[in-house]
Amino acid sequence: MSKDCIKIADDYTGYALSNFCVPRHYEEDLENVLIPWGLIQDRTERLARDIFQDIRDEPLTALCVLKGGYRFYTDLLDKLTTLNRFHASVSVQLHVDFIRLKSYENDDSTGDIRVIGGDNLSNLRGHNVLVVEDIIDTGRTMSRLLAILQKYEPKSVKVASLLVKRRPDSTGYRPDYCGFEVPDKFVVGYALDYNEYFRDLNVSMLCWIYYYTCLYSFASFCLTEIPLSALSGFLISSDTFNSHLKLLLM
Ligand SMILES: O=P(O)(O)OC[C@H]1O[C@H](OP(=O)(O)OP(=O)(O)O)[C@H](O)[C@@H]1O
Ligand code: HPA
Repeated sequence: MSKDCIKIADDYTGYALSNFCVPRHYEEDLENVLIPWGLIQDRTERLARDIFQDIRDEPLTALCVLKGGYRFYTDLLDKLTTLNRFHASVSVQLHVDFIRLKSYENDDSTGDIRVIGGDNLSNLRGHNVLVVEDIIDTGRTMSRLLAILQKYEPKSVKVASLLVKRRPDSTGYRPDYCGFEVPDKFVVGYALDYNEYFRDLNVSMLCWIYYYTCLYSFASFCLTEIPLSALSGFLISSDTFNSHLKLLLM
């Protein structure tokens, strides 16, 4: 990694939810605020400056990794365009591109990293590419994506990730630009999701993932292993069970 990132210690508990405006539909599901929105903005501003200074006068293609990367991407690009407006002597022409990858189910990497949409990657040939990602967790997604990108012969590839997780089984991949290094806990908010929930939170929160994991395991066990007739006194149908589960998740 070319620059330091802000390290959040393992014993850091963050801020109590009661200090912030948390949407009512998520109040019961979250533990603490890990990184408030304002701090994300300030840190992103500095990352934009580092990127701007490193790339200096060359065009840059910013590749957003969807869906999780979209909030960091728009904020980072906003800050880069502001730098372009206020620096008369240096300017970085920006192109935008998107790729959609998927590998997580619940809070687990499936290890099966699939490109499920996005722009035609042959546009990247000969370009300086900045990959913009929300989180490097195990590091598998980024290693796979970088291998894919190399096939399109870009001029250079750098990676900016808002978060890097400290986890013992990481591939060891480190991005060129990193916002925060976070403890090995599941985080949501600021477009990071848990099964598509929580993307609509402004801040990055810790989530009671254990609670969800239990619910999900129990639900899939019931729905796949136990004949519905055996559950008739308990559940009316699998659909009812699913909607009940969904209500609990929301
Ligand atoms: O380092 P890794 O362990 O591979 O995990 C990181 C990846 O996981 C998430 O994507 P996800 O598959 O959940 O898709 P999403 O961006 O649509 O949420 C995240 O956005 C990263 O792309
Ligand atoms: O901690 C996480 N939160 C949300 N999405 C993720 N994808 C990988 N790790 C995470």
